[in-house]
Amino acid sequence: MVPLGLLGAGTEFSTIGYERATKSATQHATTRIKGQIVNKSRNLGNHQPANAHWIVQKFGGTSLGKFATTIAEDIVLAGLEEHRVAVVCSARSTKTKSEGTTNRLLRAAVDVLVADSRSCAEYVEAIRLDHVTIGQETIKNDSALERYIAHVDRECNRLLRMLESARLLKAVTDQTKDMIVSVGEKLSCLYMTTLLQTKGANAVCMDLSEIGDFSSTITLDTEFYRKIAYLIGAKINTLGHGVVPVITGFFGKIPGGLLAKIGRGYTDLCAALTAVALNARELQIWKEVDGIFTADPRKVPGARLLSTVTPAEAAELTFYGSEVVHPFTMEQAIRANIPIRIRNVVNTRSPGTIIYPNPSDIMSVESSSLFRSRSLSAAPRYQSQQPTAVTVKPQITVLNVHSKKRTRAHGFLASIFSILDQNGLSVDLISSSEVQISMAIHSEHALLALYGEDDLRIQSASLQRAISSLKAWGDVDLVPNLAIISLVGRQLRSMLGMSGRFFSTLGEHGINIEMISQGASEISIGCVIEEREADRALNVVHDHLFGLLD
Ligand SMILES: Nc1ncnc2c1ncn2[C@@H]1O[C@H](COP(=O)(O)OP(=O)(O)O)[C@@H](O)[C@H]1O
Ligand SMILES: N[C@@H](CC(=O)OP(=O)(O)O)C(=O)O
Repeated sequence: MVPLGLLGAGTEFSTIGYERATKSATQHATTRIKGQIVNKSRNLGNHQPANAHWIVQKFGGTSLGKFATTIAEDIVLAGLEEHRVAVVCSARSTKTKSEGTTNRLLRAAVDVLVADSRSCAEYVEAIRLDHVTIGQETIKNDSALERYIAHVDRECNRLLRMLESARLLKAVTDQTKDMIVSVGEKLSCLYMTTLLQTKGANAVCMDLSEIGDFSSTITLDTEFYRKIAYLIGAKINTLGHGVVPVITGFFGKIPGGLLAKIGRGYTDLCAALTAVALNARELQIWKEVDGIFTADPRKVPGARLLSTVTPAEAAELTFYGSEVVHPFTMEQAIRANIPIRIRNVVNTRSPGTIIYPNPSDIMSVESSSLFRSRSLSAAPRYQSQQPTAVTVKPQITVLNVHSKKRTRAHGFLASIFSILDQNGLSVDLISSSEVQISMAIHSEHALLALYGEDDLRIQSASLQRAISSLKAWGDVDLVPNLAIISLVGRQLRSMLGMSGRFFSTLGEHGINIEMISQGASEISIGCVIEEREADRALNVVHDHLFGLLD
């Protein structure tokens, strides 16, 4: 039996597999699924001119979980009418990301060391069932479905063996965790490839989990990313004309591990590297919102869609809570001058938001000058007198260290940061005085989301270790259940009085400011407030600083 274009499905992604696959997919489209959604009037890529431009379409886990058929028909097949299309998939989520395949895989990777192997097997079975069920519901071709299910079973058995080995070795390294997580994107791509094939596209599944050997690489610098993009391009170039690569958003093996070094949301970065590799006309990141809004549209009913934002604004928004695009994505696209467009899978007619490449965003980071002008007259003046967006990052804990000495001992700050670094804690906002330092830490990694007797979150081992080391430098206390609210906008620097209005709006509405940090970023102002006030704060700031000036 010939595999349906599942390039190397199972374990090897060989050229032979691809050639057979391509032939099979074409046969399939023309003979087996007559009368199905193979729209004869559609150009599914085979008749495109050789110089047709590429577009890269990236789909997140929840979109694939809920709207796979729409994605296949209305987005990928529609895209093929004018362009060559490369599809990049994240792991499927059923309803929310927390119920998604990646989270299940991560829970299995943790449980393998603490629980009996049964609970891991249950996670794997839930993942298997989810992929089999969606296949049974949407793949309307019996033999394609049969082969797809066989592939899913094989991948899940391999996953079980990986988990079993980790249990025996009593160790889950960053690389092991990566191998476990990579299964999510493989399954997702196997499914999308089969679905696209049954709808007439000549789709081929492409696994990037072992795209290169980077054992000699130390830093993830420009050269490293250039190499990955080159390898992705070389792999896609082996495909024939009219073939649609369906690419795993997981790519490896990254030194230090993809999850550890890039973090969740790595699929956006993979899509950007694919766009660079193909010199794509556009990188499309498909979501379940029309694009980037002035505030989270699910929390602020009056939020407005932004037609464009700069890469620096998009990165800042993502870092401070509006998870629109992984922050590393922008740099790759800017370097290759590729626009990123955020679009909506459930409203394909919306033009979305474009993040135009703006080389000055890279240049300002790489500038050799030590001095930046802070004067208003030297700063560019923008017509608009309102920020671009307001965003909230929940699950923040403030860690205060009060120095024991009246004056700071030499090396005080260096020691504090090295202790945090040793314990894998990073700081989102910081404020300091002569004898005290306050640091806002994102609790997702720092604290377990469990509640103790006093309704305080129980500290995780890494935070506990950090606190006991910090005690050598002073008295330490923690303030949990906080959030960071930030204004973002490239114009902020030239808006006289904007910080005053931001803080006074919060104060006038009875929202207490726990900590202020300003000045480090040119394009954002942020402060820490109580988490339970976060949604109200978002709305009052939006009403007062965005609404009135329209
Ligand atoms: N300023 C913003 N503009 C657009 N979406 C935002 C903003 N801030 C937060 N969000 C949230 O980001 C999410 C992005 O869309 P979604 O498709 O859910 O993401 P993903 O692809 O990661 O699953 C939405 O849930 C939306 O509510
Ligand atoms: N599946 C991975 C990678 C990813 O990029 O996800 P998403 O595109 O759904 O944000 C994760 O959940 O982190």
